Amino acid sequence: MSAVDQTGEPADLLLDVQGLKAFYGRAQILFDLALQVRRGEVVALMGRNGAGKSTTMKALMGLLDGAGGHAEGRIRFRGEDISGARAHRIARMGMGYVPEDRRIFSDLTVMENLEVGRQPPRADAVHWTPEKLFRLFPNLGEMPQRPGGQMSGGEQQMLTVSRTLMGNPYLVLLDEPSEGVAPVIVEQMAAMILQLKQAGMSILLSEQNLHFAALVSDRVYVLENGQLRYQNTMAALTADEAARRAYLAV
Ligand SMILES: Nc1ncnc2c1ncn2[C@@H]1O[C@H](COP(=O)(O)OP(=O)(O)OP(=O)(O)O)[C@@H](O)[C@H]1O
Repeated sequence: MSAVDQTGEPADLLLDVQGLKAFYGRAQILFDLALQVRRGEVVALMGRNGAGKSTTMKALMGLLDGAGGHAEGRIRFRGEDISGARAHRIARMGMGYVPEDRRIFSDLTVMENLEVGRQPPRADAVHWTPEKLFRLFPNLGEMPQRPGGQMSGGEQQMLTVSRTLMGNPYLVLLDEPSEGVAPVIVEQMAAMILQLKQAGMSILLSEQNLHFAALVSDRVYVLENGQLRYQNTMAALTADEAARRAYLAV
């Protein structure tokens, strides 16, 4: 039996989502999703274009209201109910989010972009500094004064991840980290995620790239048309050709 905390939930349960629905206007996009992330886990949310991966992440982060949508259902983060909470409160509670579109500040330098993300250290969370991040991303360490707008797509992706880590999050939501970056950077991103996991970070990532997701993830949820179709360990999915064909067409 795992330990139980004061809320009656297993102490290692970081994120617990039950009955999550999401809507844009009157169109329902997500249907009763249930998913969990435990401390120290890397969990992949997979599915084709339009399956609802980004919408799930926005719903978790409290960002749907600002995007013309809304969410229903129960979301607990570190034992606290955050359903309906606003994004800034969720971020302050230690949920980090790296959106698909890599919003770095192009006029600010690498160092200045990192400073924008800085939050105070938190008990029980890894404490990140620019020096630690430059060890994780040596490329960035070579260009601390470079304006964000003069970096490659892969470098910008690393900077966005680093800026989020400067908030010392308990959990990082990474939306399609491998999308649109060169294969060599994809491998670097995978190595980076494995290092984050080793450092004790917990990560929920959305992915279409099974090769990438399989390199880094412990468990996987697969969405299709906003519904959860499959969940298992990543090892089980990669070993199960019928499931891969049925749910991912690979
Ligand atoms: N702002 C919006 N307004 C209306 N519909 C939207 C909006 N954003 C997304 N959708 C729709 O919601 C559905 C899920 O989109 P979502 O972006 O979550 O999928 P995804 O799995 O992340 O796909 P992708 O990999 O293409 O980002 C799609 O049908 C999409 O057209």
